[in-house]
Amino acid sequence: MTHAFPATAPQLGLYPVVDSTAWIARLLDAGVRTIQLRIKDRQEHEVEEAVRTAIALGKQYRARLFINDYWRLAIQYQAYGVHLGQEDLEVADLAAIRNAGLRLGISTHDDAELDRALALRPSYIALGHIFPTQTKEMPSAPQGLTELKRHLARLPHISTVAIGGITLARAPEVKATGVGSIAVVSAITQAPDWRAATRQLLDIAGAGSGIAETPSSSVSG
Ligand SMILES: Cc1ncc(COP(=O)(O)OP(=O)(O)O)c(N)n1
Ligand SMILES: Cc1nc(C(=O)O)sc1CCOP(=O)(O)O
Ligand SMILES: [Mg+2]
Repeated sequence: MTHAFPATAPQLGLYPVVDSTAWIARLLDAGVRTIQLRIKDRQEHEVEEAVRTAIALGKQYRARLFINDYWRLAIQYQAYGVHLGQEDLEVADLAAIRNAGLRLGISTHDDAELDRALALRPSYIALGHIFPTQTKEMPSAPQGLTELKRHLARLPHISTVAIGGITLARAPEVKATGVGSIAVVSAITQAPDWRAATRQLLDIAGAGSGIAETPSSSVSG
C-alpha cells in the first residue's frame, strides 16, 4: 500500500503562486502563510539560490512554502512541501520526497487525474483550471464551479486548492464551494495595487489554519 504524505492544514487559505523571492518576501510580510515558488524552465543550478532563499523565508515567517517542480532542491533545503503536476509525477522520486518529510501537493484537471493523485495519498489536491487563464497554456477546458463542487464532494478528508483564472471578483464564489484554498498568480502579480489585492483576497480566503512545521523547524525555528 502507498504510504501517505504528511498532512497539511485542512484550510490552506490564500495561496499565491509566484516566480521570485522578491514576491515571496513581500507577500509573507503582507500576511500570506501559504505560498509557492514557481520558476519555469530553468536548470536546477540556475534556481538553487532562489529556492534556498525562498525556503529560508518560509521558515522565518513560519509559513507553508511549497516549491514547484524542483523537488530535489526542496528536499536538499528542507522545504515545507513540493507541488507536482501529472507529468512531474512520471520523473519525481516520490519515496525520497516522503522520506524527507515534505508535504506533497498534486495538480488535477479531471476525474482520471484525480484518481491517480488520490492513489498517491498526497497532502493536498489542486483542482484546475477553474476559469480561463492567461498565465498558463492549458490543454483542457476550464472546469467551472459546478465541476469544482462535484470534485470537492469526493474529497472530504483531504486539503483542497482551486486554481486558474481566479480574480478578486470571482474569489467569493470559489470560496463558497467549500474549497480549502484559493491559489492565484495574476490576481496578485498583475494587480494595479498588489497590497490591496492581497489584503482583500486574505479577507475572503483567510491565511489558512495553524503554522507550518517544516522538517527542520523544530531545530532552526
Ligand atoms: C497550487 C497549484 N496548482 C496547480 C499547479 C500547476 O502545476 P503543474 O501542472 O505541474 O504545472 P506547472 O505549474 O509546473 O507549470 C501549481 N503549480 N500550483
Ligand atoms: C500554474 C497554473 N496551473 C493551473 C492548473 O490548472 O493546473 S492554472 C495555473 C495558472 C494560474 O494563474 P492565474 O491565477 O493567473 O490564472
Ligand atoms: Mg509542474
